[in-house]
Amino acid sequence: MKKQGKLIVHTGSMFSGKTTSLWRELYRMRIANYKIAAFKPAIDNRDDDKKIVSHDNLELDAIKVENLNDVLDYATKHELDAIGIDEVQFFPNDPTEVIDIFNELMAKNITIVVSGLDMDYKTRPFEIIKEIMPIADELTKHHAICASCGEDAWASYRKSTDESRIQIGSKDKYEPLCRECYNQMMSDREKTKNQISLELGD
Ligand SMILES: Nc1ncnc2c1ncn2[C@@H]1O[C@H](COP(=O)(O)OP(=O)(O)O)[C@@H](O)[C@H]1O
Ligand SMILES: Cc1cn([C@H]2C[C@H](O)[C@@H](COP(=O)(O)O)O2)c(=O)[nH]c1=O
Ligand SMILES: [Zn+2]
Repeated sequence: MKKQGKLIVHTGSMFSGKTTSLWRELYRMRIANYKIAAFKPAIDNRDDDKKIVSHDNLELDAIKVENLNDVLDYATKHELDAIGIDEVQFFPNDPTEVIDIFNELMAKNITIVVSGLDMDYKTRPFEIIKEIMPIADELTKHHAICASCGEDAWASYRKSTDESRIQIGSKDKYEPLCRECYNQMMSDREKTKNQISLELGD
């Protein structure tokens, strides 16, 4: 008998092991002879277009798609048993539409393994993750190691002052920090900004 579809969500900061977990789940499903495919958003140009690559260089063949409707169409057409979706926070779909798409996939007995950031560099929640968490069958919040003190990390600190929400990158642009180190960095940054404004007479 075919297994029921379910939703498995891996979330947390950058470097916390979300993609590694996605890789591991799909690897096991492949051994179990599931018909699978993995997807990544078109906007993600960090690595090879046809692969999802973890920070540890684990690789998964992947299909680049513009939005989650393309994932639904592909999975239906190819009668897949399970799909993996990386960087789900980048898909432009309305968060409520994502629920409908995921429910439709699960109604077709397709298991969905999702990896995505919980918060942006300003610690504002990513809407898609916020929306899908309650309907998940399995939900894991992962933690990297704080790059400053070694505690469990909580946030993805952006090293530059770029204010755009989407800024693709890795260690060149971000580091994981615990709550205390993150808040300290942000307050130091604010003080420096105010000091410069004072000196310039703004
Ligand atoms: N500060 C850090 N804390 C934990 N892992 C780190 C850190 N910096 C680099 N890494 C590496 O990142 C890997 C996790 O990568 P990945 O699964 O791609 O994470 P994510 O998808 O959450 O960004 C770890 O196994 C580790 O080798
Ligand atoms: C915090 C934050 C991150 N990003 C980008 C940076 C990376 O390209 C991805 C996250 O990748 P990972 O597999 O979780 O390490 O997201 C962004 O665009 N905006 C942000 O605020
Ligand atoms: Zn810390």
